[in-house]
Amino acid sequence: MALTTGSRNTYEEVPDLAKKLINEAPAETGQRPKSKVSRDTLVRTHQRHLKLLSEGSVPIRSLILPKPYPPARGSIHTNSKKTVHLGDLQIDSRDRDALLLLRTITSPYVWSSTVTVAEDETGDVARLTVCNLEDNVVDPIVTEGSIVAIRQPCWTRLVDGGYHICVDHPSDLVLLRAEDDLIPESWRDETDSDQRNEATQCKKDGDMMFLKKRFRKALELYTQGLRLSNRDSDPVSEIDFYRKRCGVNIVLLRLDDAANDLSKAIATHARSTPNLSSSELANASIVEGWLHNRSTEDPLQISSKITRPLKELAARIKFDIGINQSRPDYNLPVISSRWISCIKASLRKEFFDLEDGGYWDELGWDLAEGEDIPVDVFRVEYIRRFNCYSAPTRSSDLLNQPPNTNPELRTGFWTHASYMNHSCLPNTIRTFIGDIRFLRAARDIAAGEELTNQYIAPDIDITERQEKLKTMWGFECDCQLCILDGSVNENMRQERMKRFEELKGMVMQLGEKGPPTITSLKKVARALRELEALYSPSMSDGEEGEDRYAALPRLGLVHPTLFLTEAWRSVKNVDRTIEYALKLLRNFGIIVTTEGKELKVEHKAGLVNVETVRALNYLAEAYTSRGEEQLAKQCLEKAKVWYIVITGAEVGMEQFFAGSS
Ligand SMILES: C[S@@+](CC[C@H](N)C(=O)[O-])C[C@H]1O[C@@H](n2cnc3c(N)ncnc32)[C@H](O)[C@@H]1O
Repeated sequence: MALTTGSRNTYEEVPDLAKKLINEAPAETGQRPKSKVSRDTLVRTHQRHLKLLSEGSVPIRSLILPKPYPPARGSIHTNSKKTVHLGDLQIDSRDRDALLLLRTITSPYVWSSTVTVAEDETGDVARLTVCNLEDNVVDPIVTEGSIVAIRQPCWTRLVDGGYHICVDHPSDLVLLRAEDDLIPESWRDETDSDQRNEATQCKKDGDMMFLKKRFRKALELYTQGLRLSNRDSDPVSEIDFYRKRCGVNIVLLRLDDAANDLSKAIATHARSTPNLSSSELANASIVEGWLHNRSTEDPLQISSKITRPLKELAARIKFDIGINQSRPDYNLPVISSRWISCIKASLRKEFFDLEDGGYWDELGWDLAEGEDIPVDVFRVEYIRRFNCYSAPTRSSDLLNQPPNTNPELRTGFWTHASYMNHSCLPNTIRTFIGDIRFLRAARDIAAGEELTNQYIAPDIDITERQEKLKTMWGFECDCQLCILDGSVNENMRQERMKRFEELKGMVMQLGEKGPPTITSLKKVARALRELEALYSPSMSDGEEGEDRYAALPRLGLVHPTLFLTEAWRSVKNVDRTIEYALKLLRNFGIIVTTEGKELKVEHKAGLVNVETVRALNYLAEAYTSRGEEQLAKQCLEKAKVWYIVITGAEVGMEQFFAGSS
């Protein structure tokens, strides 16, 4: 029942290689690196990598992912109490209070992370790797000559030898501005000489950078210009810089920063305009609050009282914030018109409330009143692993292609749905149309019953099934089926798997030989009966005569039954097709019987899926050719209901069932 090879289910990607490497690492924690690489060698190697990258090769040595640790908290100016140098650092040993100041001496290359070479104040050098920075080559954040403050620094090992300073949490790296008090005296002169002293020059250079799509550099120049305009008390220039910076922040999808800049531009404009200076527009936080609320009303009369460029930016920000809302309005053109990669503050809480496998409880801290939730990359990764869903673009694609193949999968978060627990026998089914997720009842659900979902299709073998759930989500399933499969004695479990594998081999061999012969089908049917016997009441450790699988799926029987149903259908044996389609449904835990012209479907804990819809469709077809129209009609009606359950909508239903009615 697992996905066929070729389609990637990101739910099944377990990033445990890193764990393995950590465990294999020599016990060096707390020591200093034994060897030191010279400045020349480091720079030369870096330049060679830059050249190789520009030629399209990938020369980069791989990182070893570290043991998870949370980001440093608070401001570097108040919380980082100890300035350290490269020579003070140890391997894999982090001091929360330590701060390392480095100046980069090369341009970076940006691959899966940003890599550069940097020196400390004493002239010691190191390879510096910054992960998760959303950096890019055209507009790098850490350019040559940047001065950065690194929190909780330490040496970490590279896969093929050597050490580097690796920053995992972007917030553990702070790009220092030229005037920052933390910058050492010896670096200050050079930094100051690089200063532009005219706001107009900053504007010109910033605009130039903007045109070259070097947005971060433009941001830096506009910030510098803003400082100069503040110093010169020039409100017109100030408004201009806030407006320009707001524009760049929109491009960089930093909507909160954009809203902050625009509210300051509007407030500065209002304060310097006589009839607005005492209005609410002169209060930046009121304007900012209005930009963030999702109402289209305009109580501040922005549309009539401020200049056109500011008005347009306001409309743009309100629109962008509006479509990034937590409660979707299913406005597809709007949703698809833009892709927002940032986690907006209001969504952040919702995101970080999700299950993280106990990571934050173990390593995090209680947030102080008003303290922002830190973006901890390890926690984000745990949340991704425990809450992400792999989804086909449209669930109906599952039915629109040959049986037993799967469409390409993509991955996403649906935060509310993430609160659902798994059951191998779920009472709901999730389906997708694009990024809209539907949840439909797979059977009658009693009031108060917990809604469950199937995270992955259950493996036939209970041991493998539980192992997968344990490794990927950290729990053991205790659904009815897992309890039953798990209670069967070990010899029987192994015997079932052995027979299943033999049968599978037989079926695969047959498949390779072209259309099956009746003799070969009878042989498979015989082998299936033997496997079926292993699920009989006497073999399932039930009370005397009790059929413990009566209303439950018998997963080991599903594949061969499906094969025989389709094979009998292909040789146009109507009676056998009916027999095996009914068996297939039964092996999914759905008991379908007939009483005269009446079709009875008993379904308490069975699995509704693509194959059960197909089985009903085959039944309808077979009953039609036997002239049993009433039964065919009832099969088709049920199949149509389940079609909607497993695809989310009626779209494509008519085509799918065309020819069966
Ligand atoms: C997507 S979350 C589900 C919601 C989660 N229970 C919560 O309260 O936020 C996945 C996590 O829920 C827990 N979980 C899901 N299904 C479970 C089940 N059948 N039995 C026990 N724990 C389960 C596991 O800890 C798993 O990693």
